[in-house]
Amino acid sequence: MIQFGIISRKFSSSSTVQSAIKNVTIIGGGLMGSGIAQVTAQAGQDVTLVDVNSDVLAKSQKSISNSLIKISKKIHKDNPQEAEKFAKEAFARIKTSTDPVSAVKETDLVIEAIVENLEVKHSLFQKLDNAAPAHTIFASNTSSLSINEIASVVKRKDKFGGLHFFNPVPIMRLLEVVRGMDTTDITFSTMMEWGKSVGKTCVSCKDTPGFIVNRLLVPYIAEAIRLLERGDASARDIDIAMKLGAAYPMGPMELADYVGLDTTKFILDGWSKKYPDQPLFRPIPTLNKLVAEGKLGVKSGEGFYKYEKK
Ligand SMILES: CCCCCCCC(=O)CC(=O)SCCNC(=O)CCNC(=O)[C@H](O)C(C)(C)COP(=O)(O)OP(=O)(O)OC[C@H]1O[C@@H](n2cnc3c(N)ncnc32)[C@H](O)[C@@H]1OP(=O)(O)O
Ligand SMILES: NC(=O)C1=CN([C@@H]2O[C@H](COP(=O)(O)OP(=O)(O)OC[C@H]3O[C@@H](n4cnc5c(N)ncnc54)[C@H](O)[C@@H]3O)[C@@H](O)[C@H]2O)C=CC1
Repeated sequence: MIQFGIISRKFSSSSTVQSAIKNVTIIGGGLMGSGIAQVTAQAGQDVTLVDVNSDVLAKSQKSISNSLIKISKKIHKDNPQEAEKFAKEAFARIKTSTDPVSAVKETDLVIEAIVENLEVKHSLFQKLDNAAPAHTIFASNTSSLSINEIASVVKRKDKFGGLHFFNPVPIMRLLEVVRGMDTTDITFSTMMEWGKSVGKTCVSCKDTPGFIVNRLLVPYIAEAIRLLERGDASARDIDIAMKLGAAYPMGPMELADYVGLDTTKFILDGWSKKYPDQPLFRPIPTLNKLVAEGKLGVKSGEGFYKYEKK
């Protein structure tokens, strides 16, 4: 039985955040961006969700609507009318756009959740830096890149940090708030307060590879794949072992399929290039083979397991 952050805690109505952050722009309307947009709107803030692809935005709106219906029924379980009102009002707070530059003209906080590629993120932030008001805080939801490296192209390095959410965003209660070397105390505390305002429990971390969760999770998953590769145990037995022996909600192979094997490979490749002496980050032939065959996990219908295509 999972616990919903939204149910188990009241949203902070901290006047600092309410006055500082009223409009939030989320760039990237995929898996993570749509979830971040949803929790922001649930907290009563106005959101603009931006993606270069209008089909992605249509798909995101559908998944947000479905998720809001489920969540609102849980929050207002004895009051269907309130549940419907909650879901409708939250949905109505989300606007969509395909133009990042015009979407940041009046925003207080930008959260970038686009493809995990440093050059693409640089090109986006450079454009946004010229277009957004001076007070606007910029944050990246990167899983594996350095916040300092992403921030290197903007002038507002003092107003830049990491806001790292977890998948599925409406359910996972954690938010890692990451300080870059130039992030000021006021920017950092505003990001922490904002995280609380959207119902998350915030932890802070320096700008180190994978922050807290992925620094532990990526080597754990990599070691599980190496265990399978050596023929020491089957995928199913590894998963059963970690679910029943360590009380994880998903086993490591299931989680790798859920996150995406391409994403897992991408992170390992980046880190092994940057830290060649760290054996935990070394490339894994089994993983590389699955990705080369297009077996990317749940999203492609097959990874370590087979799935019905959505
Ligand atoms: C290699 C690593 C590299 C990392 C790469 C990048 C990744 C990152 O940077 C950081 C990450 O996000 S790491 C991944 C973190 N996430 C996890 O570890 C998820 C582990 N799994 C779970 O917690 C549960 O299986 C889970 C919550 C997913 C599902 O719960 P259950 O297993 O109990 O299964 P369900 O019965 O399907 O779901 C329980 C209830 O939740 C509802 N639900 C699920 N998704 C929802 C959503 N998006 N919105 C609203 N409701 C949702 C679901 O409907 C169900 O409700 P009931 O039917 O009423 O119980
Ligand atoms: N998938 C996961 O479990 C997690 C991913 N992350 C991070 O979040 C970010 C996004 O990941 P996902 O949502 O999984 O990816 P995704 O592939 O589902 O979504 C990315 C979206 O960004 C859009 N996009 C690409 N370039 C753009 C641009 N210049 N302007 C506007 N939109 C653009 C794409 O059209 C796509 O819809 C990445 O940095 C990833 O590392 C963080 C936590 C968990």
